Amino acid sequence: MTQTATGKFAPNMDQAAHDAELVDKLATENQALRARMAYLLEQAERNHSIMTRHQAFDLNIVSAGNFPELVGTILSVLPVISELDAVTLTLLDEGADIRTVMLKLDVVFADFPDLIFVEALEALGFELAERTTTSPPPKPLLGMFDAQRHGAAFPNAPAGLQSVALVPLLRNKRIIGSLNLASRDPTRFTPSLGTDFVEHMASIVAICLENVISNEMLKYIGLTDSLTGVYNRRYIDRRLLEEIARARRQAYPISFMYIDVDHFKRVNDTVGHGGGDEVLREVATRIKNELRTSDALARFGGEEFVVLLIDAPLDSAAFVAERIRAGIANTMIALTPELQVSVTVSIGVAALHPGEAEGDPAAIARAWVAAADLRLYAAKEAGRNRVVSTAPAE
Ligand SMILES: Nc1nc2c(ncn2[C@@H]2O[C@H](COP(=O)(O)OP(=O)(O)OP(=O)(O)O)[C@@H](O)[C@H]2O)c(=O)[nH]1
Repeated sequence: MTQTATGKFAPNMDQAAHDAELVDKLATENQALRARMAYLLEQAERNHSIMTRHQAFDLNIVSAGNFPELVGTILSVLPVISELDAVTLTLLDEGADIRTVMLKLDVVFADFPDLIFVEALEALGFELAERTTTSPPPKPLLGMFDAQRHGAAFPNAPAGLQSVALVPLLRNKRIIGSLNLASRDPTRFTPSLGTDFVEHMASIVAICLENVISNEMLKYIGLTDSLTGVYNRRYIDRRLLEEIARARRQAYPISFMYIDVDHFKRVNDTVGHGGGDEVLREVATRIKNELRTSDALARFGGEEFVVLLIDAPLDSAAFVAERIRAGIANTMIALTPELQVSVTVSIGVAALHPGEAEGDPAAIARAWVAAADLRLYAAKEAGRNRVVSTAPAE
């Protein structure tokens, strides 16, 4: 403001312009701050929503009861909640133990095309050169997607992947696999990006995987015979009841075989207990060769095996039994190139046809198994190395 001739103060035009400019500037700044605030709010809301979804995911995988449930959740839920275009899981499985056990527990790997197994640590692609026991664990690998380098981690990669993160799955500094994330957004995973979030996610996935795999291994050990790898009596006892109920519902026949190695005491006496064990393993393999995947083979202890045949009437089961008998009797078992033993088996077969499975399943199972046992006894009595599929009085 400046003083006029009348002594009054009038606004100085320069000052007015300056003030107007300041107001404009402040208004623009204000607008920018509001926009920034709205953006930050939106980001905070988005992060909160991602965090909530991830917490739900964590709870989901922590409560997964078995291997298929866990892997299924990781592979189907993670891409959605993390807005990723591909998620795969690679597991280190030296000696194929995990695969063997899971197959035994009826896991269908075809259901999980994005579950990959590798036999060696190097196949995971992390920087492992010159590692010692005190080396820090490898860091996640983030960067541009390269079909040649990352093809193994993304066997079914959708078109247009641009960036990837291969995150090691670690348990007590041991690498058990890798969680592989990919996006069509080239800025999603860049080498300069912080990795805390993906590492945290991978650590939860790793704990869950280790727990579930250990549980499945225990389940497997509890249901299988350690000498031959076939099922044990506990498994068959449970399965018999399930199959009796299913056969009744679906009205199909099921059959049961009792298989006993003849004069096995003599085999042990001739080739020693270790040789006898080897014979039992080979007998189990030959029986298995004659069965369908839906059938179940178990060792009942000693030199006794049983087979549960699904959807098999008596005559078909007797036919399979005859093939098993011949497969064992006709080819000697080579324990070493110099030592071969001739082994035979006796088999009793009994069937349960639709209409015969009424009543208490446990009582039916007992009577059915006893019928097969009686026929086995008849086969032994009749001279061994034979199949009996009818009761002596029938
Ligand atoms: N090597 C080995 N032998 C076993 C095992 N379990 C039981 N046996 C032996 O299997 C033999 C079974 O003998 P027996 O029940 O008398 O029957 P068998 O000599 O097969 O005679 P039949 O059944 O009448 O033909 C015994 O010598 C047991 O010691 C095992 O896990 N490994």
